[in-house]
Parts: sequence; structure tokens; C-alpha cells
Amino acid sequence: MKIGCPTEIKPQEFRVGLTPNAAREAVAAGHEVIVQKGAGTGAGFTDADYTAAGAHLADTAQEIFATADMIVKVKEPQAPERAMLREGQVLFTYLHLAPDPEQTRDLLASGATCIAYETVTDDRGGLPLLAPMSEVAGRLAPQVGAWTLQKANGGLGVLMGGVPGVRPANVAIIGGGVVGTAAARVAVGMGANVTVLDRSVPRLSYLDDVFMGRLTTQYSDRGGLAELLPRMDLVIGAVLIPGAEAPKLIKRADLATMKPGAALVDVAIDQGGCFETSRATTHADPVYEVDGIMHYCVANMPGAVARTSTIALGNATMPFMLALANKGWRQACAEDPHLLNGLNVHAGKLTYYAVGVAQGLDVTSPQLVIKG
Ligand SMILES: NC(=O)C1=CN([C@@H]2O[C@H](COP(=O)(O)OP(=O)(O)OC[C@H]3O[C@@H](n4cnc5c(N)ncnc54)[C@H](O)[C@@H]3O)[C@@H](O)[C@H]2O)C=CC1
Ligand SMILES: CC(=O)C(=O)O
Ligand SMILES: [Mg+2]
Repeated sequence: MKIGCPTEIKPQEFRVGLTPNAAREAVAAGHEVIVQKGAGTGAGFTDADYTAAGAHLADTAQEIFATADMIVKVKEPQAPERAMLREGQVLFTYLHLAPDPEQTRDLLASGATCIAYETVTDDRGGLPLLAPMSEVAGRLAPQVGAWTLQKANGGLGVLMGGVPGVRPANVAIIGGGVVGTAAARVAVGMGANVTVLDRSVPRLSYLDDVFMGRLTTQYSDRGGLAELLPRMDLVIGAVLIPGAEAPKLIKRADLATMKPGAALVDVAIDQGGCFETSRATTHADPVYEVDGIMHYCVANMPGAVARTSTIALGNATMPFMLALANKGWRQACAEDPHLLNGLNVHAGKLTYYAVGVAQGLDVTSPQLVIKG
């Protein structure tokens, strides 16, 4: 199979879909790998690293989309990329379709087979291709939150850890999964006073055990959150209902109850955001204000640390990428129900239930489409 890896074109996105090591494995398995010149530069990989791994270089994304059987990327395809996707081609990348009807329409129209990293599952109930980027975004969230709290950035002017004699910042993390746990670790490490809210009591028990009194856990409901908000300096949104649009847990009216200059970091923005006033921002212009509350809503946070993120993502995607290449998507998905859970679109059919619910579209069972 010919595997193509174009340069990411989303603004400020420096990750790349294939590492040289992943390219080397694919070549060793008998595949041809074609990488756009310069695709790895932002993550610290040179064209020579790819050619040394046995990959070929292409001058343009057009050449890659026109000839590759499978496209391996990082971010959801942007409009010019969607226009180049072809019937019969496999796209393996993040999609986040639920809040994105335009992308959904274009992928359906392309006729391609689109497998989303973020809905591939594992047998422990996890999301193995989302988890490495959630680790990164979670660790970044208190860091960007602390930056947003600085006066020059519109914030309250509160230091996360306080100083002797001055109280630390109050930080609430809504959602105690991979992002939330990583965020809690860093926020606790910075000396903040941390509360984690989740709807899963087993998850709260786990966090209570692991953090041994260094944070507070709280069940996530409207009343409890409303009580908490007036005291919070920083709130990190980290909820997920896999594949679905994020529930709006902080409404616009709630902002008036918060301290002016408090910060919201909505990590769940790629699934539409869990605050009503969230809208996606970029690394170039990450923060905006609504009703006195600063919002940080960057949908590709891991792109800020592109080298760490590219290697972590490549480690996780490599076995699935190789299975797709070695067996073809149909057999690979038929043999692995977890990979089949990644199938969102095939040949004009939507195959992911939560996306259909979010957009009011008909869904075809993925088990049916792999039968052909
Ligand atoms: N902005 C960015 O750059 C990035 C965003 N993400 C996003 O971060 C979000 C979280 O991802 P993960 O931590 O990996 O998911 P996860 O599945 O590990 O954790 C989500 C947690 O949310 C909890 N939850 C669900 N509904 C809730 C509610 N109403 N209140 C409180 N908690 C609730 C679940 O019980 C679960 O523990 C996802 O939307 C993911 O796509 C991930 C990586 C990068
Ligand atoms: C998960 C995701 O959307 C990202 O890493 O950008
Ligand atoms: Mg994202």
C-alpha cells in the first residue's frame, strides 16, 4: 500500500502524522511511504530523517492526496484537504465530527473511508489514540491557565501556588479522565488548591486514592458546580462523552457569579466545548473575554509542544496504522472491534452513532459496512 503523510495546514499546527520511525516500520512491512517535504520540520524531523527511513518525498500535498491509498495525519482535514480526498482512499487522523457539520458533509461527499483516532477504543474502556494527546493537553492546561491569570493577559493576577502567607489559586477541573488527571497532577504540583468534579464515582474514588488528600473530589452536578464557581480562579473543562458533542456545563449566566478576571480553559473545545461561551481559538490568538471572564479554547493544544506530542501520538497510532496497511481497512476493522469503533465515515455513509445524534443524520452500522 502507498501511505501518504502531508504537512499539517491548520494554523500553528506543528505536529506530523508519521514519525520517521513509523515510516521505517511501514517500509519494512513492504509499504511505500510518501511524505511531503518539510512535513516533519515543526516536530524536529528533517526530510533526510524520512529518506533515511526509506520514505519518498513529495513536493506538494496534491501529489500525496492524488496517489496515496491511505493518508495519515494529525488534525481533522481542512477544507482544501477535504477537496482532495478520493473515493476508496483511507483517511486516518483526528476528526472530531460531532460539532462540525461542514466537515461531516465534505467527508461524506468525498467517498473516502475515514477512521477517527479519537473514537478508537481499547479493552479497558479507554481511548488509546486520544489518551497521549489528552496527557499532553492536560499537563498544558494549568500552565496556560496560570498564564491567562496574569494581569497582562486579562487575568485576575493570582499566582497558582500563592506564596507563604497568601492563599494559592482555587482550581476546579471538570472531568477527571485522562485530561483531568494530568491537569490535576500539574495544578497540584504548582501548589494550587484543586477540586476535581466527575460524574463517575469510581473515577472520583481512583483520584481520591492516587492523590492521597492533595485534592478534593466532588460529584459533578449543577448545584455543586454553581456553589463552587464564585470561589474559583481557574476552571478547566475536561469532560468527554466519546464521539459526542460536549455538554455545556457552565452557562453564560454563570459567568456573572464568577470573579472578574477568572479564567476558563476549555480543553473539551474540540468536541464543541463544555462552556456555553466557548469558541475555538488558535495558538496565535488563544484568549478572549466574555462578561469579564477570560476564555482559553485552543482546539489543538498539543501542537504547542509538537515534538513531544508527535512522538507520543506516533507511538500510539503505529500498530493501528500498520494493521490498516497490512490487512486493508476492511479486514483490519473486521478483526479488531476497537479499530472498527474508529470508523466514522465510509463511502458516503456515516457510521458513528453519536455524530448522527449530534447532527440529526442517518447512521449505518459499521458492522454492516465492513461486510461490503
Ligand atoms: N483541546 C485540545 O487540544 C485537546 C482536547 N482533548 C479533549 O479533552 C476532552 C477530554 O478527554 P479525555 O480526558 O481523554 O477523556 P476521558 O474519557 O478520559 O475523560 C472524560 C471524563 O469526563 C467525565 N464526564 C463526562 N460527563 C461529565 C460531566 N457532566 N461532568 C463531569 N465529568 C463528566 C467522564 O466520566 C470522564 O471521566 C475530550 O473532548 C478530548 O477530545 C484532548 C486532547 C487535546
Ligand atoms: C486530540 C486533538 O484534537 C489534538 O490533539 O489536537
Ligand atoms: Mg483537538
